Amino acid sequence: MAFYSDEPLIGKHKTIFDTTLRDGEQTPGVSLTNEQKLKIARQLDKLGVDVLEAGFPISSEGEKQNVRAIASEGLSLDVCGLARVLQKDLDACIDCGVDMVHTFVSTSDIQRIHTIKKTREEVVSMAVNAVEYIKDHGAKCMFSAMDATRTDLDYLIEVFKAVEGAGCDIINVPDTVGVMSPSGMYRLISQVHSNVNIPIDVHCHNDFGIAVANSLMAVEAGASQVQVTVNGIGERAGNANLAQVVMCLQSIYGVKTNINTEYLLETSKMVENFTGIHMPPNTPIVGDNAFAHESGIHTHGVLEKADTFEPGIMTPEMVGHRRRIVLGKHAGKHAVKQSLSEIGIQPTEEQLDEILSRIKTIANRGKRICDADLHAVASAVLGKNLGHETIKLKEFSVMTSNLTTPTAVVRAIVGDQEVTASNFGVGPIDASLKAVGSMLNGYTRIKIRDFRIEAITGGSDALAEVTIGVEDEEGRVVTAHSASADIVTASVDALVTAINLLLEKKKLWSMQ
Ligand SMILES: CC(=O)SCCNC(=O)CCNC(=O)[C@H](O)C(C)(C)COP(=O)(O)OP(=O)(O)OC[C@H]1O[C@@H](n2cnc3c(N)ncnc32)[C@H](O)[C@@H]1OP(=O)(O)O
Ligand SMILES: CC(C)C(=O)C(=O)O
Ligand SMILES: [Mg+2]
Repeated sequence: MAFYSDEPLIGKHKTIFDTTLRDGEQTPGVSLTNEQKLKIARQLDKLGVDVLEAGFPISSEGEKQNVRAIASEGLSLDVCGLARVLQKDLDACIDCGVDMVHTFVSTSDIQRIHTIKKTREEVVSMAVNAVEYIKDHGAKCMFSAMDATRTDLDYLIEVFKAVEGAGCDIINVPDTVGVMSPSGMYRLISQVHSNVNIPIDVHCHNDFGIAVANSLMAVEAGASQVQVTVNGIGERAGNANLAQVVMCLQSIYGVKTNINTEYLLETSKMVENFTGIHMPPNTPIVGDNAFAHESGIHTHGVLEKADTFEPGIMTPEMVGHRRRIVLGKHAGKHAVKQSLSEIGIQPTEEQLDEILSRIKTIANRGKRICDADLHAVASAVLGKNLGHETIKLKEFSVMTSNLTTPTAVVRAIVGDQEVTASNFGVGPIDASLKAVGSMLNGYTRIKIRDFRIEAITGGSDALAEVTIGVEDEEGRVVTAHSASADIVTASVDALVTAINLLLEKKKLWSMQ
């Protein structure tokens, strides 16, 4: 395989230090429950990260209990706890039974003078004492010179040499306020590398959007470990993004890591769900559009050979994603033909041109084209109803008030049987969609992948359009939408349409 980087890094091994549960959780407004933290820790272990920073035990009793719980999970990765260079912080980490204590102190003048109010000499001595204390207690030790990138270089090297002398296992160079340039980072790490003989780790913040670039330059200059967070969450604009750092290292540089990249998307989704911080569709690697194509020229190329308009050195399968062909304003006939063949339709050239033209007309009104739209357009152009309705909705009702749990009942013909199902939820839409899902026993298991409500008109009587995506057990997604002045009706209609189409597609997929 060809790598688009300088030869010296090919085949080298680098380790990944994940701080989603510590710096990631410092994202303003984010707070993870102990159960969520444990789930993320297990997921990161499955993903293959080398070190997991589980938290900052001194910060609260709950945090301490959680770090202790993660440390006693028996995970393959090393569990690390964060501590200031204060004995109570170090003890809190050691009490949790972590494998590694990560201790830090400010070394830049601006932080030293205005926050901890210590002299340079006092900082060196506090750092050395902390490292010795950690080593005396039998844990691995990482030392961070906080705000390293704004620290006087000679003094920074003096601090690092002092902690190395005290038995520190690995030093971390944090770009705490994200001000470093990539070339500046290369020079800084080169200097540290030529003065210190223990491994170097980097921790880059994303204030200017270059945390990943800075991390990669640090690796080029000799860093052996990178600190990252899932989805790049963290203080202010966040930290270097795990998926991006790992895929750049592996695919562009040919560097080896222990990451099982096929779990990257799954991990990203878990952290999105637990934190409520959702990735924009154009997020590299894990975004919904990371491997999606709408433009006709691109889609034609990709259908012939994916590498024509994708990096090739990184495929959707490598990161647990899926390639998607999206129909819309920019689509061409190859894409439409392919999408129709997936629902068993082989149009003539004339029909194909007409279907494409109608799709563009709809898209030109600013509309997204769902799978259900293609189906409807093709039915109209071919002059026959192509869809088979496995579910024929007869009625639904939903009850909600400030005093009751929203509860819905649906009645439908499913296959050739009349079925009534009920369910409850956090609101009337949730209850209704769950009730529809309950009718499907024995047919398929679906997950709602995407759910959006947009008001088409204004006012409290606005017409609302609901777009919904349903995913089957194999991760295949079908989309539909519906509009109504009643948002529950629009939601149920969209879901039933999407499920009917998914069931049709599944019949065809099983014959292929
Ligand atoms: C760059 C980073 O991400 S560093 C990690 C930042 N993370 C967090 O702060 C999240 C968790 N933090 C907390 O729960 C609290 O801040 C605590 C428990 C750590 C401390 O709480 P408090 O005692 O109430 O102090 P507060 O947070 O207001 O101020 C920080 C104190 O730590 C001191 N401090 C900061 N860094 C260090 C350090 N590395 N070593 C020693 N002392 C330090 C400050 O000088 C200040 O001390 P002071 O109270 O004697 O003036
Ligand atoms: C604790 C340290 C490493 C940190 O998060 C930072 O400097 O940004
Ligand atoms: Mg940080």
